[in-house]
Amino acid sequence: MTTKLESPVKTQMVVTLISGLLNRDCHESTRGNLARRRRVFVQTETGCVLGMELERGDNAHTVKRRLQLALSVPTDQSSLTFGDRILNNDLSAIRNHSPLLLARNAMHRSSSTPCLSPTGKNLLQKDQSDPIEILGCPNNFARIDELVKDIVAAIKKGVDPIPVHGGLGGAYYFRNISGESVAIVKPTDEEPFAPNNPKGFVGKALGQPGLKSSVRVGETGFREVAAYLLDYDHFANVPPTVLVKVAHQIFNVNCGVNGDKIQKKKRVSKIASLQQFILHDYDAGDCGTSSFPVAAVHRIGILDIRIFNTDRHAGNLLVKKLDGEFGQVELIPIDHGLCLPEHLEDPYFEWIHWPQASIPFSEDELEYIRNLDPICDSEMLKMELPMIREACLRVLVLCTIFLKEATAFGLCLAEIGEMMSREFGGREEKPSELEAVCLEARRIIEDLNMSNVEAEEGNEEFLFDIDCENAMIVDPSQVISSDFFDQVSYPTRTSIVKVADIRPVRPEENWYKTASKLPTSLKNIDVGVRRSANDQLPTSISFVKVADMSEEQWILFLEKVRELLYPAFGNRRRATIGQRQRLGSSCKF
Ligand SMILES: Nc1ncnc2c1ncn2[C@@H]1O[C@H](COP(=O)(O)OP(=O)(O)OP(=O)(O)O)[C@@H](O)[C@H]1O
Repeated sequence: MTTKLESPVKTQMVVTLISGLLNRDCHESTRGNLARRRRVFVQTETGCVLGMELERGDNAHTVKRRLQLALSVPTDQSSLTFGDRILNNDLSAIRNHSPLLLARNAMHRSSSTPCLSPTGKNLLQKDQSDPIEILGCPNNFARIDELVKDIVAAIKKGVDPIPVHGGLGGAYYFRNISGESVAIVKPTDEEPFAPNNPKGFVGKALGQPGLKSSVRVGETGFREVAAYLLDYDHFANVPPTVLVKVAHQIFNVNCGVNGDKIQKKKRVSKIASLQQFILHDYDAGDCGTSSFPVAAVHRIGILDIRIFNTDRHAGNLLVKKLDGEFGQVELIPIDHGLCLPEHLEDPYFEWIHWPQASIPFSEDELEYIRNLDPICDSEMLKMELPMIREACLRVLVLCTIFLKEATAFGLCLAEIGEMMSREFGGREEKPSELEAVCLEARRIIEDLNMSNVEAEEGNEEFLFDIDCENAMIVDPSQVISSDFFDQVSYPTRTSIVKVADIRPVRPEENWYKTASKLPTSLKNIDVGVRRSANDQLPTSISFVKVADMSEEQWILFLEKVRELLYPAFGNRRRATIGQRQRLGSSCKF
């Protein structure tokens, strides 16, 4: 295995980091020149996208005024947002090719108010820019840059994309000049429940909680890219993926928020994920799993744990038969739009009961895991995808630490997956073993009188507030009673974890304290939103918030989690041994 530092992606990150620093210096000295060159893509809640050049001296107000003229939308009651940030004035932090969202302010919105919707005539037809522009630095995606050029050449010759019929969201196969599918494009405003979903799943504006309460509508695209970027050395085989602004008449535009009428087709611009199309024979739901290589299952599982994948169902694993090797197959993981949730959820790991997941990790795999550095990963994602929310980064850091500690303890993939999955007892959803550890860690912090969970309550600017009128929020004080941890009845938990039993932290492993490098822009975030009355699909409870802690609390929290993990690992190991004994000696791997 290539070590992390030798990895091409890693090397690229280092280069990006250095050039980022250089650019920052450069930015200080020639702030005006750089500012003049920036191009941003503003998306309205209904999905309409407008590319615009930021001019010297532009601020949020001047940009909004220009948007009002261009889109004929009332922008005085709206906010310009970029990930977690509301852009009130200064735009100097906005990088070239950033996607911004123009959304109605929470206080001016109720479920009956229509979304911001452009009324400017022929606006969409006026966009004469390139059919596809990569968001972010195209040099970082040299491989996909060629692919984009092939697609653009094909579009110019009239080779149209083909809509994908499966799935809940809008997706399109884009082709090369020979008519072969080379990429799958998924517009962010055609996701399930997004305003322009072509399959009838509509009703929400961009930025509202979506199919999962922990993933907002319109935010699956950058998660697809994040999974690819985190897949160092192409370890798990995630196909190359980028975020693009793409214009074509094939895309769907619904009339009105209910999505009942479709406009006559015309060229529209969208923000979308673009992923290389991989020729395959079927997906993991269409065949037996016994031919799946142990290493492929392990590698995909390792990625799923790191990114807390809530959607690894069989359809999201493509299977390709390998030539000349009887029965041998390659696995290709796709569809990572529901990873990196803003709070812990119930993950979905199709592989959890496959025999391969119970086989111990190989030395190569363990080394890959040892080389993972969650702080580096989150810095890299912030650099490449500056719109990513801090809550997602915290979930990444927490899960990577969990993976590293669990494998150091000697747990296998199935055991790790089980510790992250929730038990369903009757109609009740119970926290997973990982969540129970996190809840206990938060209780300890509160006991230490360091918690400030309700700080800065009521900031109206946070977008989730939009839907909170009828939302059920799990109050941590209700679930984290002093004896909660002891009372949670897990079939697999055989002894009570006490803080006094905690193994001391190994001094050489204090690297995670560099978590203090994480930024402190974590205000106003309440990620514990439960389903609102009009949700169309059941959503799961949020037991553990990660984004409402101050930086100091977050570091202490990670420290406590890490300490509490070891007794929990012991319990899990005893449970596994108990299960194997019950199954008998015929069930060996
Ligand atoms: N990289 C790829 N290469 C080849 N085919 C792909 C690729 N990505 C997706 N597909 C195909 O497109 C279909 C839809 O893709 P995907 O599952 O990502 O979309 P979705 O709308 O998010 O689906 P779902 O609602 O099932 O989650 C897949 O079932 C698969 O057949």
